[in-house]
Amino acid sequence: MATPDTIPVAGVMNPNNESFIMTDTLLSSTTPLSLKTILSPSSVLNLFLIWLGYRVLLALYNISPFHPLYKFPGPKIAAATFLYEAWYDWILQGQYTNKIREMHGRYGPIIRISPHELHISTPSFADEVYPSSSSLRIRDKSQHQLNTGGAGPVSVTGFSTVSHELHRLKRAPLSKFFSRSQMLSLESEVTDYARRVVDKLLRIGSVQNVKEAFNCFTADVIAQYAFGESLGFVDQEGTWEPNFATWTSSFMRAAYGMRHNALMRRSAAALPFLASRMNLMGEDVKRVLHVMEVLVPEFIRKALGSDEAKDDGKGGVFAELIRGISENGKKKKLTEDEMYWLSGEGFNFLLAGTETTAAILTTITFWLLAKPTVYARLMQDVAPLNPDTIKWTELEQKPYMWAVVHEALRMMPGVSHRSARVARTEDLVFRDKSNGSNKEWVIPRGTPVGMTSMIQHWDEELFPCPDEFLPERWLLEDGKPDYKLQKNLLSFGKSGHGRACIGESLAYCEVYIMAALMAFHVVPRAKLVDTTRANFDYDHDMIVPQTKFGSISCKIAIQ
Ligand code: HEM
Repeated sequence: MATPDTIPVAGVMNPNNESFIMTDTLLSSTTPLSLKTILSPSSVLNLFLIWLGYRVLLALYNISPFHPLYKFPGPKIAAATFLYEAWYDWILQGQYTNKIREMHGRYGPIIRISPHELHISTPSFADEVYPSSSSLRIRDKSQHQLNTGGAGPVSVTGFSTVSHELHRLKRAPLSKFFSRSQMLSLESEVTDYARRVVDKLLRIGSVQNVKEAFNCFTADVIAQYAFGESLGFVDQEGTWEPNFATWTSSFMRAAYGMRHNALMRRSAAALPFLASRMNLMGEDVKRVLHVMEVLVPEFIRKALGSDEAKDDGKGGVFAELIRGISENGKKKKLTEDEMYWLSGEGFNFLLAGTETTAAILTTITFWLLAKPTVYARLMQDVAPLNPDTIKWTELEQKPYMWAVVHEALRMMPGVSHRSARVARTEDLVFRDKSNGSNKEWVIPRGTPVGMTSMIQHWDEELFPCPDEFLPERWLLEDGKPDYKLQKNLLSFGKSGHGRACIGESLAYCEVYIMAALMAFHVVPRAKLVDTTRANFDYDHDMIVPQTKFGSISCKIAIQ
């Protein structure tokens, strides 16, 4: 209890005006550790100096020979402090990939990009950084990288899990729903949505941004498949906006701030409260929070509750998943934690499966319109197919179609920034063979090592004239697809790696079907409006590739 000597809140009633006033007497009569003492300018300054001293000592240690990564090349400032990475990632907004590319030019194929992380630009080393899941080699993610995911249910998904083993446990029950055979059975539904999008594009006619149309398509397909209910974006009359991607762009913009600023991460946890009770957030953030905190959990609860929804086989992934989990032959009651995790996974499907696939489709549409020779060759390739009955499996057998899709995946990978892995149980050995050297580097176990699609896909030895959209580069002399070259793509992560994209087959199915329908029905009647390659040229990262104008966009007018 507070005694007169230790009154924690310094205030008394003023007998004249009955207001609550602070008194110096009370403030000064407290113990030596009163709030006033702690918050006095000199104490604050002292605390700050102690913190600064600690930071300076840490920076000195980071660049000293005592640090395990001391010998690796790179600018000392990047090795000394995370502020360097934060400056390019956060303050200059997604510019660290460009800086890393420049650093490779100066220091070689292996560089230290932060106090704890290395980056490699030699494509063949991707097999070491991201080994196939069948090799059973352990790869964790690094928490620093995952901090971009911020707070809320998304932060407990498999994607956002550091540990290799825990990730496998979280991914296993979901991955069977995204196998190629499963996607083949979903194909008719994908085609149905794609046809509705094409019909609507032709119906609207006037100038439209096809990226928004594709965002509606991909969000509705994944929602329908995952939850048994679409989000209704394609059915919006006469418009493609708003859609899920427009809502999430403010979230994406905050990603690097979250990575580098603990305060921002803490505040993100309070977002639902600020949005719903205090009305402090913009409409987009409110909507996306509504999807994450209300809509997706409702879908999951519905899947839990209603047996009818599940038995017709159309209840979606979560209904199936929950039906599959039983205890002693009875439906298992999910715990709050399990519900929270599944809500995160559901939201993540929308987040990961919308903008990425839409960006590939937008890129294909643009180049088909910008390069009539590419379009003519594609049409030659698919001419034997009947546009009314096209099939994904037929389309991917067409070499030029295959080449167009892979060239678009090269230039517009799903995630443009680095993705590091931590080999917890083994040292990795990197051999630098550049410029006639044959130097061996032993990377200590536990070190995050990253590679970047946007750097690998612009490797001039693998992809000469990388700025050009050249589907031909994907074909061998006999005109067949170059599957060996395909292994160098990091668009879905490294193929076969346990943490690569779970939705790869769904994405391929959507891309082949929609691209073919666009080529048959829309491209011949469309022309580009206010759209040039500058609307596609990579400038910086916001998780996904960004141009100097922001997101990629492609406006077309249809006659
Ligand atoms: C062309 C379209 C797509 C591209 C280029 C793409 C790309 C990627 C990449 C690069 C990763 C790995 C990120 C990392 O290294 O941490 C990833 C992970 C993931 N993607 Fe995709 N993605 C696409 C479509 C989809 C779709 C349609 C879904 C829908 C289910 C999806 C769901 C996921 C999930 C859940 C993960 C996390 C996997 C895990 O950590 O186990 N993606 N994606």
